[in-house]
Amino acid sequence: ATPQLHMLLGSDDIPAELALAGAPGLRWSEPLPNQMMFPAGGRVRWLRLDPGPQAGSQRWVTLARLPMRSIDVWLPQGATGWHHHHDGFFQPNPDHRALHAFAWPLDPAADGRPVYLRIEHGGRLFLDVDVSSTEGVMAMESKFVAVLATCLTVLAVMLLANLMFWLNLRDRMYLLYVGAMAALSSWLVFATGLGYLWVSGLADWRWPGSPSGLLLALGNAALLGFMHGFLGLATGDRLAARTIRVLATALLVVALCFVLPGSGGARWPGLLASWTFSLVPPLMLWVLVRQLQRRAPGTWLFALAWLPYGTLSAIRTAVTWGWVDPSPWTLFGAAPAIAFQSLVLGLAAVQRALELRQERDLALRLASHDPLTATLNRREGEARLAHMWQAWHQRHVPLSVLFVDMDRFKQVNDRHGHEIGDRCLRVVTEAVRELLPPRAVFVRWGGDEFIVLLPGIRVDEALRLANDIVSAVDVIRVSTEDGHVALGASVGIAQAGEAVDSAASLVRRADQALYRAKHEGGARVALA
Ligand SMILES: Nc1nc2c(ncn2[C@@H]2O[C@H](COP(=O)(O)OP(=O)(O)OP(=O)(O)O)[C@@H](O)[C@H]2O)c(=O)[nH]1
Repeated sequence: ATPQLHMLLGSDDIPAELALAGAPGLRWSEPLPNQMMFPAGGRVRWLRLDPGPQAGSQRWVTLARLPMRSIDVWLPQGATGWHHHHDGFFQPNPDHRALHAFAWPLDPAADGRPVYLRIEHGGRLFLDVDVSSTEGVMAMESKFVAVLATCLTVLAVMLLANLMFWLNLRDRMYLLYVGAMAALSSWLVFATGLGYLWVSGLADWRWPGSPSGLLLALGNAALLGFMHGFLGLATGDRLAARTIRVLATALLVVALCFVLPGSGGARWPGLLASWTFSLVPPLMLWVLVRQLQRRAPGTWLFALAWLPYGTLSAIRTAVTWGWVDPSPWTLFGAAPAIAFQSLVLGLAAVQRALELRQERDLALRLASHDPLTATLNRREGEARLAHMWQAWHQRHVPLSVLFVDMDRFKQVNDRHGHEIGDRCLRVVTEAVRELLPPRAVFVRWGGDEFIVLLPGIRVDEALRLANDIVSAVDVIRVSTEDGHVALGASVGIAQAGEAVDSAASLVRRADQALYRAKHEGGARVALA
């Protein structure tokens, strides 16, 4: 025989003893379906469950764990006794077999006697009462725990990965992601009852002071912050950016209400929270649609990640306002939805981190290199020179400087134009680069002037290299429409030594040597 559920008619509240004694005059409804919806209204319901005859194995009364203010259950013990359990809002009792539901053991010796339930609820309540064997409870429970554990593992892994990104890149976006996922996974732990088992004192926290509501508010505020950064709203869409900031601030105010002393008894904090939570899904959707229309990068990925969780949040809002019937999925679906969101957003954040790193490398390259010749620019050259000078000064690492300057380059420009001039500069730098030893640092000092820094190289080797450069440039012919352009270069060499007192004077000496080389007719090398 299947278990039968009846509801007490005609009275909202009766003393427990009266009901249990089967007081005359109590009217019970016709058998009810085991799954059904109770309307909202903050009422007390009395239910009677006839579990049917006991057969062999241990059986349990189960009740899906859905928000309710309190539940009392009287379990028959033996032929006449009763065992009374009381549970508060999301307050699991360690005696219960299950986390996803309340489960109370039925005494085989009380065969045939009914179970009485007293349920107090504020909002609409989806009731799912049943009788199950120990194996049935355990099978349901292990499935539930496996799903929850998998989801929490995914969240933990993505959280750690993004923490690493934040430590590496110091972009606030990653910290917001970490905060959002930490708050939402903690919320899951509380919303499924686990948290109250671990932190027993929190069970006494009542709405609006519920840790679960606080975590949900903080998690959503951080998620909005992540959205703001990830979609680049601040620079791309001012209106959306402002909307998201206002909404995130409202959520932080809600979070504050959850912990404000004295807000517990008032009605407004709960209403404020309901209103604010209701605004989150439609406003996020509005921003995503705007961003999709603008083809903002990353929007598709964000939309895909957020959609299951966003849909679930919207359904929960509809449940709050009584538009949709709640079901176990509106609560238990949150874990997979948040894990999915975490996984996709995490991958998106990884991709963004790789892009950022590429952009940073490019920016660093642009900041340190000359765009025309791809040699180091003067700023970077001066920094390298200072470093090498230090090495010479402290450890006597030899250092030679070649000052290379094109001969009569102005004429090339004047005769053939700047474009040909540019081409000549590129051809010359290519030719010089091929001659340089690996340790050499090649810098465009300015205009047609280049510097080659040669650390750890003897002066005779530097001299040989300078002569090679002059010879190599000498044979270069750049073809143009008006024939070939012949080029020439002169080199001045200076070496770090006792007579030189600074890096700047080392370069100055090389420049003076160069001046002599030019003065003697060019296409030659002069040593300082
Ligand atoms: N095409 C081109 N020309 C440049 C660039 N930078 C500087 N110049 C030119 O290089 C020339 C350098 O001229 P000067 O410093 O007078 O030297 P020079 O004509 O080579 O004469 P000497 O050095 O005395 O042999 C100038 O005409 C500049 O306009 C550049 O990036 N591209």
